[in-house]
Parts: sequence; C-alpha cells; structure tokens
Amino acid sequence: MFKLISGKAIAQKRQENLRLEVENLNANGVTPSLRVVLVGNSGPSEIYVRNKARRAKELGLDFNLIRFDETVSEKELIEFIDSLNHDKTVDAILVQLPLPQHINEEKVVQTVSPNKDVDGFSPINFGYLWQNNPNIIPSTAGGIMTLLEESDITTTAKHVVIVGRSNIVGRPLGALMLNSDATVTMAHSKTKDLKSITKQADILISAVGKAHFITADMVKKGATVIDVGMNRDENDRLVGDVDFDDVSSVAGAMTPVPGGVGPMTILTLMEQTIEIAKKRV
Ligand SMILES: Nc1nc(=O)c2c([nH]1)NC[C@@H]1CN(c3ccc(C(=O)N[C@@H](CCC(=O)O)C(=O)O)cc3)C=[N+]21
Repeated sequence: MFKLISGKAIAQKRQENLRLEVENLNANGVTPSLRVVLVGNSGPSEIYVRNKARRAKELGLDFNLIRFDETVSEKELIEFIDSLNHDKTVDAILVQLPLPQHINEEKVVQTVSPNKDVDGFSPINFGYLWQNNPNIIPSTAGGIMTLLEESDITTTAKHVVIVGRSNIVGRPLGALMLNSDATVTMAHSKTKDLKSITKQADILISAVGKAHFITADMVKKGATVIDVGMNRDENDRLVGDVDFDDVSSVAGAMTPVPGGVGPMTILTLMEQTIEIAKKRV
C-alpha cells in the first residue's frame, strides 16, 4: 500500500491551531513579528519569500521583508541585522540564504541574536540541538519531523539515511533524528556505493538538489521517502530529488514536490516565530 504524504494538508491543518495561538497573544497585547532580510533578487528566493509573507499575513503576524541590493557591503548588512537584534518590536529574524559571494555567510549568521534566530542557524542554537537540548531548530528539519509525526511514522530504532550534509537541512536533521532515537546514516557526495546504503533505509531523506537523483533501485520496498529537493527539470517545472513515478512503485510512503516539505518548512517558521513571541507575555 502506497501513501502520499501531503505536507500541504498537514500544514493547513496545523495552521488553524496557530491562528488561535496568535489570537491569544493578541489578547495579551502581543503581535508576533518576523523580519526577513533578502539580499539581491534570485528567482527561487523570491518564491520562497513570497510564500512566507502570505502565510504570515494569513496568521496576522507583523511581517516585514527588508530588501538589500546585491552590492550591499557586509558591514552594512551586519549593522542592519544588529539593529534588528536591538529592536524590541522584533521577535524573529531570518536572513534568506544563499548570500552573494562577497558576503561571509558564517559571519552574518553569527550576527543574528540566538534569541531571535528563527532559522536555528546560529552556533548557539546548533549546539543546543546537538546536545539534545533544542531551543530554536532549523525549519526544514523541524518540518520533516512534524510531517512524520502527523503521518504516524515513528523514528525509534528506525534506520534513517539522510543524503546531503548541508547546514540548513542535512546536519540539523541528523541531530533531530538522533535525538528521536533513530539510527542515523549521513551520506554525501564522497560516500562510496551510495545505493547499498540508501537501500537499507527505513526512512530515506534526500536533500541533494539534483532532479531524478533518487531512483527505485536505491529504495527498499515499503520505505518512507522524504524529498527535500527544489529543482527545475528540463521543462522548467519544480521537481524534487526523487524520481517520483519510478520510486512510488517501491516506496511505502512519499512526499511530493511541490506540496511536501516546502509548506512544512514555512509552517515551522511560523510556529517558531509564535513560540519566541510567547516569551513576551
Ligand atoms: N535562511 C533561510 N531559511 C530558509 O528556510 C530557507 C533559506 N534560507 N533559503 C532557501 C531554503 C528553501 N526554502 C523553502 C521554503 C519554502 C518552499 C515552498 O514554499 N515550496 C512550495 C512551492 C514552491 C513553488 O511554488 O515554487 C512547495 O514545495 O510546495 C520551498 C523552499 C527555505 N529556505
């Protein structure tokens, strides 16, 4: 039996509860506020940011997008982030990645106050996560955990194989899976005989960024397959890393792209913005 896991439907369901939480906060004189900083104008970032803005408005959050030209200096950007750190009306800060070449991403990420770091990318929050004492966690990884939970797919003692070791997805997801008692294998571009490893996965997660990367011969029968990829195919359509038609013939459950991990990322971002704002009550 094959199950399609709709991140879109799960996100919609949970957003209802979030609305109530925002109303509660409003009654206490608090409107959760999120600031998204976008440098330059790359195509994909525009779409992601637009989706974030739409969800934030639906929930009645105080949302602001601050744009910088791609020629902005590192110093100017850092000074601006620091002004948000000190702004008492701002709960949560997100700096959309990637940043242009001339800006040191690490330095920028370290500038965001750990208390407002809604992405969970700051070294402090990353450290808490790896110590199994999470504070704010990266949204995509957190969204995947919620998606599994809501689909009654448990992680305890499961073999979870994560392909991709980025700071924004693979690594934090590795920590979350370990924290939730999975046996975790982290595979990447230097991994030898990838197929023999992915075939062992009870839960296979691909965060690679290549269309058609995961094929049916790499998947164990009945496995859960989570597709984090956001790629354009030959026809400029949005596709994940997983060859959907091929893999759906062996997988037990699978997320689509679009409508899978993407909407859960945004939901988690909203959930965490609201969590931070609750500390003001
Ligand atoms: N600081 C930072 N934080 C991020 O969370 C972050 C980032 N930088 N940089 C880029 C990635 C990517 N990301 C997505 C968010 C929403 C969708 C999304 O809404 N996807 C929809 C549809 C997208 C479309 O219509 O093209 C879906 O999958 O159904 C996708 C990808 C957040 N990221």
